[in-house]
Amino acid sequence: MTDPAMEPTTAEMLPVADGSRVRTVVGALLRRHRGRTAAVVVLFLAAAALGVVMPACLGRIVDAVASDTGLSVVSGWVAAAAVGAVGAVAVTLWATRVLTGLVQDLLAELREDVFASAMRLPVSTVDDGERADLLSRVTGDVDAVAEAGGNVAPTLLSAGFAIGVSAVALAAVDPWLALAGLASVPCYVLGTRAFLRRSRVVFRTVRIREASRSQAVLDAVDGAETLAAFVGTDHALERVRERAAASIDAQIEGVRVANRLFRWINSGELVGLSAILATGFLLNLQGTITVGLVTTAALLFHRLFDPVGRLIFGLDDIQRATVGLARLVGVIDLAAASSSTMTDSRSPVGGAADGVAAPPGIRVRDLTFRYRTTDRGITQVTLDVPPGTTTALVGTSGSGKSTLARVVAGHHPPTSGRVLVDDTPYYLSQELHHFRGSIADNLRLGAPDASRDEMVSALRAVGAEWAVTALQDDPAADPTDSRESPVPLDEGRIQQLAVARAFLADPAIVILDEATADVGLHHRDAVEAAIAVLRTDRTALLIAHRLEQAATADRIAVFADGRIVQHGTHAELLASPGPYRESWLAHRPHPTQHTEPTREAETP
Ligand SMILES: Nc1ncnc2c1ncn2[C@@H]1O[C@H](COP(=O)(O)OP(=O)(O)OP(=O)(O)O)[C@@H](O)[C@H]1O
Repeated sequence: MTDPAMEPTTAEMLPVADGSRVRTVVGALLRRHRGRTAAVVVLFLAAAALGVVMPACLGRIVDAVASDTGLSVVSGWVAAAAVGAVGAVAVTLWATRVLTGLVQDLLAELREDVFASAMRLPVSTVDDGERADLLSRVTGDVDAVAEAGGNVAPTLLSAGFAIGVSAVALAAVDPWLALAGLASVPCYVLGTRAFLRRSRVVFRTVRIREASRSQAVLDAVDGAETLAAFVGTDHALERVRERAAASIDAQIEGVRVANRLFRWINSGELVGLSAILATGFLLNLQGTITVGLVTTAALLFHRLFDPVGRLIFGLDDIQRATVGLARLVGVIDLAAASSSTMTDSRSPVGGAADGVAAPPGIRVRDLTFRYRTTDRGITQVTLDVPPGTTTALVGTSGSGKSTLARVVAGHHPPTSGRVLVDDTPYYLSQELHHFRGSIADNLRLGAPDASRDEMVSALRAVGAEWAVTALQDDPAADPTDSRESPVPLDEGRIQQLAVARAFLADPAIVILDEATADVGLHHRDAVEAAIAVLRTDRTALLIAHRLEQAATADRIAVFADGRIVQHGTHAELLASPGPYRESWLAHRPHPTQHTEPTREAETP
């Protein structure tokens, strides 16, 4: 039944941690909760120990009855068996409760670590194919580990302890009987191996085909009217029939795989129990063991049936969780490695970088960066942006402006060379994004503690008076309220809010990556004015959308083919021959002509 199209395809691109590293991380997580981890171990051990009280008492009862001991002795053993059974249930429930709480906390910490690491990964580490891998890790793998940890761990841990304690108790009753029980092991091993070989693929196929059948049903129901009007419903029904049949096939195969395992397990139980009874019979004939003890041994062995089955069925989940964990730890380690590389290459100005105290602002030295996928980027860029000034980057599309901005912002670690900054740059990208929630929510992303007055002055500063009115009418300036913005937001307003957000964050360095590119002519002036306010008295790199905007900067760097080919003030560049002057003159507006939409970014 294997359908190659449905087999899992894993293009492993990001690193996967090895077993010992995963154990170290899990060990470190557990050490953070030493007390509870110890409590879980003690409680499960106690539950397993209480679990053997009943078989022990039943053996005593058999011996007491066989030797005609009085009723009071038998009643005593019955009472002890009952206490053991009730105690085992109560302590197991208690242990499971403590373990569930512990596992939930561990998972929450792991999830936070993984998300934080994924957010810290430099963009360059995650190219297109890898991005899908990263996404599947922070969703699918986290879910797999959570599922296994939350649901399966308590079952498996109790099964593990029950097996261990029962096996020890069996050996304590009589080592020969314990050895006889081992006759079941080959059946368990062979069955488990056969099961694991097939279970992953089969159960995954079951899930995929069930999802596909549900989708076909939903499509047919949702689109019933359209289907009836245009193509008739036969085709859709045929599709539902086909997918249902495929899903049933997969489920039947799943049941077969499980049944095969049951056959092996049952065979193991039969072989082991028969071996124990036969050995017990012989030992009893020799007079070395009582019937009661053989009964106890048989019951102890019988106690293993359920936990062994649970353990084998849970192995698939454990395997998935282990693989998931290895992939998650891979992301955490990659982020740690990347941030140490970044610290090496992007040092704060004033640090011991070249052994010389550097002035504040932005200093870029011999900076080369290559994208791994295209081998394109920027080459040997050197640039100084003195504090409190703006340098505009201009150049044709693909000349390297955004790449320089992203490396300075810390999104890409340099391939070689250095970026020296005296504060973490605030990166305002050209991508327009309005987050769900009120205007207050959107503004507080950059400054979570901002008061209403601070938000109002940031909005006023960037000329977003419309938002001030909305904010004052909006009780959502209260941080607990996250209703949608009460005013309609167009591209210009969204970008104005983004600039106000930057303003509230009050960074010393701003990087403005074509912040007006997508807002359209209608809103451009408002956004450009907001940006002009934002960069006042700040150190700014401005990827200029138009030469008129670039001309307002203190200095201008002209990019071509990944290099800076001209650098100077607007006046200096106009005075010297070169691409900037050519472009400016080529787009010089005719005296009678309105200035828009000239000198677009394809400059110079
Ligand atoms: N994510 C990426 N992966 C691979 N190559 C890239 C990537 N981004 C840009 N490049 C390449 O790097 C070079 C510089 O591109 P960059 O985006 O920095 O230019 P730009 O001047 O900002 O262009 P634009 O104005 O169109 O944004 C180009 O050759 C481009 O094809």
